[in-house]
Amino acid sequence: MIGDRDTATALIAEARRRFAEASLADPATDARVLVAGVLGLSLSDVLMRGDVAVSRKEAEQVREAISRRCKREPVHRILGRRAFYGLDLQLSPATLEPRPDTEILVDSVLPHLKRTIAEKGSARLLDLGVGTGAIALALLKECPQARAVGSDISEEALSTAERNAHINGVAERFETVRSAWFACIEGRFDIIVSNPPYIPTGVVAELDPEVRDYDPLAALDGGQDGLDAYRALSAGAGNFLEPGGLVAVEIGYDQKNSVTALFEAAGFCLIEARRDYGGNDRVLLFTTRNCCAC
Ligand SMILES: C[S@@+](CC[C@H](N)C(=O)[O-])C[C@H]1O[C@@H](n2cnc3c(N)ncnc32)[C@H](O)[C@@H]1O
Repeated sequence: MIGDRDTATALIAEARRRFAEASLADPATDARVLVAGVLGLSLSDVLMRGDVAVSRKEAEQVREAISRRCKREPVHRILGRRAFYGLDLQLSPATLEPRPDTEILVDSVLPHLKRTIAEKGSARLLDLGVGTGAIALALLKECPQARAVGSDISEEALSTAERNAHINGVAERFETVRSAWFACIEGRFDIIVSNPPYIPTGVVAELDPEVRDYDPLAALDGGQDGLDAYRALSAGAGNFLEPGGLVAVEIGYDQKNSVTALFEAAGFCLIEARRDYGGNDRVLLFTTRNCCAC
């Protein structure tokens, strides 16, 4: 505090202390990101100008945000947005907060998308369970010759994805369709991507409160064994792929063998498997069997 005025640096110290008392896993990072976010400062602003006084109203807003985080609301839910693959994405109660691990799916698909564009001049992408639009919009941003359909069972998620497409300057190449997996999808695509719900129903209640209480259940619950969505995706994908097309899915840490078996039974073969930053299996890429060397 300067006199009776608060500063960003003092508020960060206060947040860090309260988060440590609340036994949060990473009090220092949460404090920096939350306070800077509420004050509209970058992290370098905080370093350079952290001792500048903030208004009473701003300090009140920061303290309200600190109290919400102490009740386990995630930092980016409180801020209402988060960065993903260089995009600025708004969140809504109907959308999963995109995870850094999902950027690995984008990284894995990108060379294939670029190759398709080099061969055909353009590419069509389908993102099933689009949520905020994270995967489809990141790929559209990287590849100006690509177009994408994003589908979801949730109308509210689709509105959020559309808003994010506008914010990130790719709206004219992005359309949405409300659909239970492939039920209302039309046409064929060069690449189908999906990060579907994959947590077994019985495990959802054991998740951290940040996930269980704030990510929508429809984005988490993958049915009794966590594999319901992969059954639908593997059964339907062949009818919506161009010859030689690609399916890329995010998976749970222990689902590589079971998801691969489902896709192989549907005529696909695994061409790539990627691990996440924690060393767990996280992304699988499949193509139709007659288009690869297995
Ligand atoms: C794990 S979230 C992924 C969101 C986003 N793609 C991402 O990676 O951040 C799964 C998404 O699938 C959607 N979903 C769940 N069941 C669905 C269904 N039967 N058909 C289509 N989408 C579904 C959820 O609403 C949610 O947006």
